[in-house]
Amino acid sequence: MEDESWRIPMLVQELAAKAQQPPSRYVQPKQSHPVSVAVAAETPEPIPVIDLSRLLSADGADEEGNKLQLALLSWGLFLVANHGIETSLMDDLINAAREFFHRPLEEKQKCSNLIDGKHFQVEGYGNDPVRSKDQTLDWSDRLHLRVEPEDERNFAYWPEHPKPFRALLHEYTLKCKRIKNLILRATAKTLGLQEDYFLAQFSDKAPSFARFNYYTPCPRPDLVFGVKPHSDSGVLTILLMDKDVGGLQVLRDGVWHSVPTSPHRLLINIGDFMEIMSNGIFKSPVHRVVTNAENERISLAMFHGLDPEKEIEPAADLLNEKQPARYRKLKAKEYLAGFYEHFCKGTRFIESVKI
Ligand SMILES: O=C(O)CCC(=O)C(=O)O
Ligand SMILES: [Fe+2]
Repeated sequence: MEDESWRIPMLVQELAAKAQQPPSRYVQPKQSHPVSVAVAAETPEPIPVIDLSRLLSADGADEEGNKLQLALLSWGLFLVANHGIETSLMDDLINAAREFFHRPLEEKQKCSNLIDGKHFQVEGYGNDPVRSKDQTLDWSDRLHLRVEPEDERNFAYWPEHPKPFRALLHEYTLKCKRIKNLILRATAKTLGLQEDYFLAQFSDKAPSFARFNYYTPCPRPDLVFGVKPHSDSGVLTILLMDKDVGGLQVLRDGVWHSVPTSPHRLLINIGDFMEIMSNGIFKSPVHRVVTNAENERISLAMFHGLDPEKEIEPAADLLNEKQPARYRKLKAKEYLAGFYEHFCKGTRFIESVKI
C-alpha cells in the first residue's frame, strides 16, 4: 500500500522541540521567503480604530460610520475600541487556551482533528489539512471549534481542561456575535443598503468557528510562515491578537505592512463572502503571519460564515447597468470546498469566482 504518512505531519510544537531547523516541507520557495518580500518599515497611516460606543451614540454615529467606510475601502480591516468585551474575559480565555496548548500531547490529542488518527476534518486540535506531498506547511498548530449554531457544538473537541475554558469561550462567542451584528449593520448603511441586509443573510444554521492559533517560536523566521498569505472565507472575522507578540501582516497595494500589537482591541477584517456581497466595493484583505525565534504567540480568530446551502451573490441594490455583477452566484458550501483547495496551495479561490 502507498505510504500516506505525509498527510499527517507532526504537530509543530512537537517538531520544534526536536528540530534545530525547520524541515524542508515548511520552507517557503525562495521567491516567497518572508524576508524576501518587501515589508514596509512603517504603515502609510496607522490601522484605523473604530470606537464602537461612538458608532452607537446619537452624536458620533455618522462620523464613526464614515471612518468605518474609509477603513473598509482602504484596508478591509480595522481595530475596534470600546467594544464591550471585558479585558479580563479576553485575558482569561487566551490564558486558558495557552494552558491547553501547554498540556501534554496525549491530553491534547483527545481533541484531535484526525478521525481514527488518519482522516482530517475541520474541527479539533492539530494541523491544517495536507492535500499534496509538495504543499508547503505552516509553522503553527490550531484548535478549531464550531461555536455556532449553539446546538451543533461538538463538545468532544472542546478541551475539558482547564475547567473554565468552555464557559469562557461561550461567553466570548456571545459578545462577538453582538459586535458582528453591530458592525454588519453599520457596513450595510455605508453601502446605502437596508440596515439589516447582511444580517438577513444569516439563518439559524449559519456557522461560526473559533480558531485558536498557536505559533511555537521558530529558529528560522526568515524561511517559514506561521500562516501563509490568504484571505478569510466568511463574512467577517473578529481577531483577538496576542497582546504582547506581533506577527500579523497585511497586504495593501502590493506592500506588506506589519500590524502592531494593540492590547485588548479587536481586529476586524472582512472575508471573501463580504467581498462578493459588496460586489467588490470592499476587498477581503490578504494577510499572513510571520514567526519569531523567541516568543510563542497565540491568537483567536472568530470566523462568521453563512449557512452551507445559502447562495452568496452581490447585493441586487448595488447593481446597475454601469455596475454589473462582478462575481458569480454560488452556494457557501461550494465556496468553502474551493477555498480550502486553494488555501493549501497558497492561491485564492475568489479569483475564479470573478466574472
Ligand atoms: O494569528 C493571526 O494574527 C492571524 C491568524 C489568521 O489569519 C487566521 O487564523 O485566519
Ligand atoms: Fe486569516
